[in-house]
Parts: sequence; C-alpha cells; structure tokens
Amino acid sequence: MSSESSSSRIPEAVLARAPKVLLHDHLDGGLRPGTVAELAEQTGYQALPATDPVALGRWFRDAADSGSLVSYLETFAHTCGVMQTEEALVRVAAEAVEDLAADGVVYAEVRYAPELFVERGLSLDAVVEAVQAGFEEGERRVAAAGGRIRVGTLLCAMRQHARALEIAGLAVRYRDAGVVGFDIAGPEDGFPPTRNLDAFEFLRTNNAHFTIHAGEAFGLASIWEAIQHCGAERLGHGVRIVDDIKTDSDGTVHLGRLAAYVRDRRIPLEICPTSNVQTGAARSIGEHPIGLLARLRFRVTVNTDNRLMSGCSMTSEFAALAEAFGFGLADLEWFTINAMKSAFLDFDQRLDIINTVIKPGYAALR
Ligand SMILES: O=c1[nH]cnc2c1ncn2[C@@H]1O[C@H](CO)[C@@H](O)[C@H]1O
Ligand SMILES: [Zn+2]
Repeated sequence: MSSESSSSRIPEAVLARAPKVLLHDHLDGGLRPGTVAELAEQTGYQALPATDPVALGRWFRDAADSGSLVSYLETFAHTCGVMQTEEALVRVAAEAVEDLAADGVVYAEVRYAPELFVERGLSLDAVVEAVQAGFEEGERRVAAAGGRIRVGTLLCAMRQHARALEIAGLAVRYRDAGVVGFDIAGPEDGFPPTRNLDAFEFLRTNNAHFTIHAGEAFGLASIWEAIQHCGAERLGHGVRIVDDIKTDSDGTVHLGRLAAYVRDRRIPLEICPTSNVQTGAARSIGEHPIGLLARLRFRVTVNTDNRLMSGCSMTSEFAALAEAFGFGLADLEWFTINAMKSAFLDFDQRLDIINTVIKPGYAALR
C-alpha cells in the first residue's frame, strides 16, 4: 500500500467528492426505503414488514445483519416483490443512478437477476429494456444537474434456479444496449459454480465478460472452480482467498498456489466490507481480510453490494476502511483505479476515465 497512508482522518466531504468506481452493486439491494414503501402501495404488494420509510430502512439493515448469507438473502423478497412492473423497474433504475452519482461514483456496474421480475407476466426482454430505460433516464438527470456518471449492466442468474444459459444468452443479446457482463448470485453453499458450465462456455465462446460470486459463504473450492473451471474474470467477494494465505509468527506471509495464482493473474476481488460482516464472511470491518489483501497487493476493489440492506454507500465504505486501516487518499485512488482497470468496459474507455476523471479528481483533492 502507499507510503502516503496516514492515520489523519480524511474529512467526510472530501471522501464524498472523491471519484469512485463501483463494480459490485445489486439493483434490488439498493432501493430507497421510501421508494419500496411507495411502490408497494402502487403495485398492491402487501407483505412489507413496515411502511414508514425510516422503520423500513432499519428493518432491512437489521434483518440482513444475520450472520448468514441465506437469511441475508431472504430480505430480497420484499424489494423484488415491488419490482414486478415496467414502471417500477424504470423508477428504481433511474433512482439508483442518481444515488450513485450523489455518492461520487463516476462509473458503476449495477447487477440484477431478470428472472426475479417476471412474477406478474413481464418477459425477460421487457425487464432488461425497462431497466436500461431507467439507467438512461438516470444518466440524463445526472447530466442535466451538471454531474457525470456512466453505468453498465451485469445480468445475474440465480444459482438455485437452472436458467443460467438462458440469462447468458440475454446478456449477449443486449451487449450493445448497455449490458456489459454476466454473474451468478444467490446461495453459494450447495450450489457450486460448475453447475452452470454450459453458460460460462457459451459466454467465453461469444467473447463476453463475466464475474462469479465466490468465496463469500463458501471457501477455496468455490473460488478455484470459478476461476479454473468456469473462467471467471473477476471474483464477487473472493475474501475467503485468505484461507490460502498463512502468516508465520515472525510476520512472514506464505501464499498457497491458488492465492498466488489470483494475485499473479491480477484477478480483481470485488470486496464488499459491510455486507461481509452482515453475512458472517468477516467478523468486523477492523478484522476484514481487505487490510491483508491490500497490503499484499492483490487487485482489491471496494464495493457496496447492497446499499439498502447494508445501509451503506461508497463514501461510507471508504470512511469505514480509512478509519479501520488508516488508508489515505492515495490508497483510495489505488482502489478506484484498480476498479476502473477491472471494469467490463472497452479498454480505451477505461483508460479515458482513469486519465480524465479519476487522476485529476484525486489530484484536485490534495
Ligand atoms: O452478497 C451476495 N451474495 C450472493 N447473492 C447475493 C448477494 N447480494 C445479493 N444477492 C442476490 O443477487 C440477486 C440479484 O441481484 C438478489 O436478488 C440476491 O438474491
Ligand atoms: Zn453481491
């Protein structure tokens, strides 16, 4: 990590203004609590645990703070429950872009599983088109207000369903309409990524990009399969790679073969600190493996995962990490450039954002 790291606190306003890049953010995990309540009312969804936005926001955070990924994921029934119409999807997507821009995010890849929004008869294509219309509307509103953000879409397939090949096909069909990649999400334990080999082979054959949630609720075997059998370009979370790293009593660090491979190949880790504490993948922010992984110069990126369930933003994740590990602006710039390098966007466009937005943005803060 940078020698510029310092324990002097970075003011919140500076953190908020710092350019950020977000690679791992779930659309159905980032709704405004007030929007969940209003959409429930408008669409006749009756199972919400609370209707007051403040109480509802608190309910999501408490219920997700369960120590288990499976319980954490149960909270998504309510967000998906209110996202079953085109109007709702457009609104949620547009607001997500506004909220990310307000958080200082200049490039985001937002993901969701289209198969979760077909309960009331929408087709998968209609879902994708509604979300894209919402993202475009959000980008227009941000630009009109003098801001700047670019959003790419990742389509997820749910590990427990058997639709990965179909969703991979959807991702390739919409690749020129804003979809930049594919992912598998959902419960990890019991659903190894190799169940979806046909989908990953299809994507590779079509020169398409994908990441895989791995090494969150299950360990090294899941990471190994995701990389070596499936061909994942990035790892969603991937924090359990620390199980393959040993530190001697004198502080000497030994990387096992998988950890060394991940680091040598510069495989990006989409780390989501608060989410990991809630699902039990890390004990606390202070004990989160991101400190060790950053020190060892893995390609670490910082992400929100689910802003509603974790009550977080990129600014708050940066603040929590700066506080726990003494990261300075140079470290935050490093995370941001790592993320931009790892985006599923054309190389020239990644370079352009690094050189014209990120580097000058951090220089202006110093
Ligand atoms: O951290 C996570 N690990 C695994 N799956 C997740 C996580 N966060 C959200 N989802 C799942 O991804 C779906 C599509 O956005 C969500 O509906 C949720 O079930
Ligand atoms: Zn996730």
